[in-house]
Amino acid sequence: MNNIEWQESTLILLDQTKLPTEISYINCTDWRQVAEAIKMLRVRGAPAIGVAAGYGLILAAMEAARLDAPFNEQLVTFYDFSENLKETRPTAINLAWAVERIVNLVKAEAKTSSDMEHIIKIITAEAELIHKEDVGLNRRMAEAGASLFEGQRNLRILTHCNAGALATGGVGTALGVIRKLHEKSQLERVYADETRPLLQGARLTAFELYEDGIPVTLETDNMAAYAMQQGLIDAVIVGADRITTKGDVANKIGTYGLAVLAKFHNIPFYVAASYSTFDFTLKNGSYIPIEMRDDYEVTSFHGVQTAPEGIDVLNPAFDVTPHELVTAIITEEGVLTPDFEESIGKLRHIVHNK
Ligand SMILES: CSC[C@H]1O[C@H](OP(=O)(O)O)[C@H](O)[C@@H]1O
Repeated sequence: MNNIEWQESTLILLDQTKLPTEISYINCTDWRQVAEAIKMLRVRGAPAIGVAAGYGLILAAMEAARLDAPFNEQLVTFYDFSENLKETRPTAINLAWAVERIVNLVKAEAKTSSDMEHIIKIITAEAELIHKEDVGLNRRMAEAGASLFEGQRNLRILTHCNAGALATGGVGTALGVIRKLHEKSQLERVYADETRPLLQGARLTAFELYEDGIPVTLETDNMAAYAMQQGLIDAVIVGADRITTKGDVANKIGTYGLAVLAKFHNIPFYVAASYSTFDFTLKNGSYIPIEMRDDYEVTSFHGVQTAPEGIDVLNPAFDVTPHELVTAIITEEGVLTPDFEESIGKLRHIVHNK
């Protein structure tokens, strides 16, 4: 099932808010539709929103090119549109990474070209490259992650939220590793946290794994401690939305609690993420912007009220797990282990010298 597809001048997105009961698509012909889809989590997952934003920039450039204005004014309009796209969700760095990667390319190209049609071609090629790249990053990450479990069988893995094909351009980050372990007959079962309030685990991860015939047990988030205490979990593998240079990890709300539980139960806690999820400019995770979302997401689900009208609500979409609670970070370049400043520094060197 394709979650993201670029077809001529239309971005086709699988509407993830309708899963698992309805498979429906949105045909985006305007960048504002892409911005709304990212904001409303119709397309979601750090890598996937970066990929979607890349294609959204093509639509933004097409609109700017239709303006009856000089090239430079068209460019300024495009840059404004790109800032709007970038601001839709603040925590996942992949969104800003993809937008800035393409905008910087446009700025460089605009030094020698004043042809918006040429600029649109450049943006299209880069957006398609970002998408294609993510497929390969996922594949390599899956191999690297599976190497952590060499010789182990009957593995029971707990995961949180959805870090699968629906969250990326490929097979997933955390779920990419899980799929590889299943492929190598090393996996017994996945325990998927439902992941309140938007239930990405129940609606998306359980859906992906069930569809793939991978044994999956759905649990509510408050059952993770019980599962660990009962000896049901061998390892935790989650995705990430932003990782700092010292290895602090922003991920879906509830991840930090899982990391504390894993530490207490002496269970390895792994994070799977590609280089595009690292914020090489930020050391301390306490500076990662945490997206605060609307109250109704906590007080209702699909329009059914589940809490008193007007109740005060706390709804951060992410939390930050300090690096001290992270056993290792699985990347396409291999598994990073502490000292993370050193190992992430090596990743940065590899990435910036490619
Ligand atoms: C491939 S990791 C994706 C990452 O993004 C998710 O957040 P959201 O569903 O709000 O986009 C979650 O934090 C996942 O771990």
